[in-house]
Amino acid sequence: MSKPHVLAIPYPAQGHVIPLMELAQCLARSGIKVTFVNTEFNHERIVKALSHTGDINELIHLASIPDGLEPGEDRNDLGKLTEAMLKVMPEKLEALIEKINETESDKIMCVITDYGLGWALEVAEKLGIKRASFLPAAVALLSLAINVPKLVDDGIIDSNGIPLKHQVIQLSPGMPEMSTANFAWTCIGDIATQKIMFQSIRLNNKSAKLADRLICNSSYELEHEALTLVPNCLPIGPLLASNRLGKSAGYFWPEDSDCLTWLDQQPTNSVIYVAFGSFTVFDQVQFQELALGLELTNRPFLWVVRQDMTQDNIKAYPKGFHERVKNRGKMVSWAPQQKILSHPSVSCFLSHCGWNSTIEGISNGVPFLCWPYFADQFLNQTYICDYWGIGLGLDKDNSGIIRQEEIRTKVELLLTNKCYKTRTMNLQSRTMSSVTEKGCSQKNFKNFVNWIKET
Ligand SMILES: O=c1ccn([C@@H]2O[C@H](COP(=O)(O)OP(=O)(O)O[C@H]3O[C@H](CO)[C@@H](O)[C@H](O)[C@H]3O)[C@@H](O)[C@H]2O)c(=O)[nH]1
Repeated sequence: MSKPHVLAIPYPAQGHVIPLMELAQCLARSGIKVTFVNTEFNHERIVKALSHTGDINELIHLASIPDGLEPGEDRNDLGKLTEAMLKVMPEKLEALIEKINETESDKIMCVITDYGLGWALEVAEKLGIKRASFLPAAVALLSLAINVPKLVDDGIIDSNGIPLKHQVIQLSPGMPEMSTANFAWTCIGDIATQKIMFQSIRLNNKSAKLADRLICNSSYELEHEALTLVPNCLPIGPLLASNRLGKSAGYFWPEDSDCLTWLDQQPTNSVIYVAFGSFTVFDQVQFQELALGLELTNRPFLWVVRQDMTQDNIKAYPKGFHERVKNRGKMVSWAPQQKILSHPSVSCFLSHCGWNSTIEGISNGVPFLCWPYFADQFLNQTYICDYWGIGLGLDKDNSGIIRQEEIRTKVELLLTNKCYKTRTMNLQSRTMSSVTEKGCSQKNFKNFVNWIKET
């Protein structure tokens, strides 16, 4: 008998592709064949980056469809990308599934889609295929999104998602506080983009009703309250390559693995790991201030400076910086982050608080310095600093810049006050218990696999 065949489709962003690819690898290990559909643009990048690390898995087939944008158009303009995708991708996905399903024995029997691509659930429903939605972000974010109609009714936001006044809300007494100024959709781009993203959230909430299963990359240990508010959302996380002793895949950039050798040479618990995910962009003043701040800490640091991380892609390091830090600072363009965070030399994580970085840090017991950039990252910072107490935020000065002295002060505070490390390690051990044989996430995953295999 042929293996069950599912199609998985991520939102075309790095922080969405990696965890869905991790899920695909777990499914493949459970004997399920996966056709993994990226946009053509990302497919090319992933295949190029993969040529450095080898194949993924014989049960994972990489496919692609266009995203509706022309070559050279700005794919970091999320409003534009979201609109283009909605116009073009549903039809292309339908055609791809129909083509695969022309075969007698290898038909797609389940579609797993990113929560942010609700239209893929509509395509699957139209074709009579069972369907699951995958949330790669915090469940707290989902519970906020689901509460949008109530937020409008209560006069907290208008029908375009714009907050009517500045205030702090709590969705239930045990939930983290949320500032209206930091709602995910109010922290993305200009007003036009914010409106598009907000409407997209409403559309996705509607399509989510078509999902037979809703799974997420979280755990009861991390988000008990939020999961109580969304009881149909089943956590299967943290999804990490180390859980299955395998390699992660789906990277847009080739990784620089030399930095692991460099880490081997650093003292235990000494290195500040600095990485801001795949979207964050710095202006020159902030970029320089960060460099000087790292220098000022007088500690070893490993800093991921993506090719496209500064405006105009010009990285103007402070004069003499490389020379002064050459014995204790390393800059790389893309790092094997999961491996780095598990390295004993790493002491703390200066992070933009993307959800993947958040759970990767926790899973390795690494405390945080939080430097959120956009979207859900402010909410994740609240979890880290105020809810779990495993990190500190960095404050901006009056001109909106995080200064070098602030970086030094917070690094010192985080590393000398041992309670941050202790709390992170406690949360680590609780969180990792969920993916042990008897853990809740593991049970949910097994049930999910059984559900896929049911005909
Ligand atoms: O040098 C690097 C830097 C990052 N990563 C990996 O890239 C992923 C980054 O994901 P995340 O930390 O979530 O950041 P973003 O790429 O910014 O992710 C987007 O998607 C997330 C999930 O929805 C959101 O929480 C973020 O706000 C959004 O920006 C993680 O798995 C990292 O391990 C590397 O492997 N090497």
